[in-house]
Amino acid sequence: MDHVSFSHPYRLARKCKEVIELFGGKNPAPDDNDIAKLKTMTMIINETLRLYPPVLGMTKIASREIRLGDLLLPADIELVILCLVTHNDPEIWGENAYLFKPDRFAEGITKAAKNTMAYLPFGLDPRTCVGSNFAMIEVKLALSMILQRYTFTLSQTYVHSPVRLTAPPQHGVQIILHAL
Ligand code: HEM
Repeated sequence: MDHVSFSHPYRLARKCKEVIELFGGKNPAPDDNDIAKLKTMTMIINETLRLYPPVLGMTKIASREIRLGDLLLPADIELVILCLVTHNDPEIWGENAYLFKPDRFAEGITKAAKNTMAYLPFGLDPRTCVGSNFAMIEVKLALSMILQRYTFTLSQTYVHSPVRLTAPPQHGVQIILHAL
């Protein structure tokens, strides 16, 4: 299965090339403008958040009776919205829904799925994550700093087991760094 991004040298090479081309000599870190140019990395992070959303779902309470498609929801009903389910639905993402394919985000989040409301790693409504931009910049910055200095591969000891309440790898991620 095409599941774990860092086990794919091609993808890592593309990401690494993008980082080196954009800010090869910048030390210690790229700035805001540079970060905004990381298209391939953004696609890879989006796809990672689709298959492995750190927050698997959220609960909402209907503040009043409301019609939702064919459903009539009574006031005060509690809804559990599982993004793990909507993120993996082949009717929304296509037959390759279970595969790690960052290219599906090549034209942005709105073009990646048949239903744009189906992608919600940070939530969607007015209570959407206030830290989403911060989180995205943080991971791009950290990856950029690493990729300017190292390439890396997964260790043979890595066991792919992401299932827990907030979906971290159950046994950690053993990575081998190779200095550039
Ligand atoms: C990859 C990292 C992160 C993910 C996947 C994530 C995801 C989420 C999700 C799914 C929600 C619930 C949205 C809803 O109920 O509709 C949420 C809420 C929230 N997040 Fe994040 N989050 C991340 C990082 C952060 C960071 C870095 C911060 C702070 C700097 C942050 C602060 C918050 C706060 C304060 C809320 C509550 C917002 C509200 O109820 O109005 N999050 N986040």
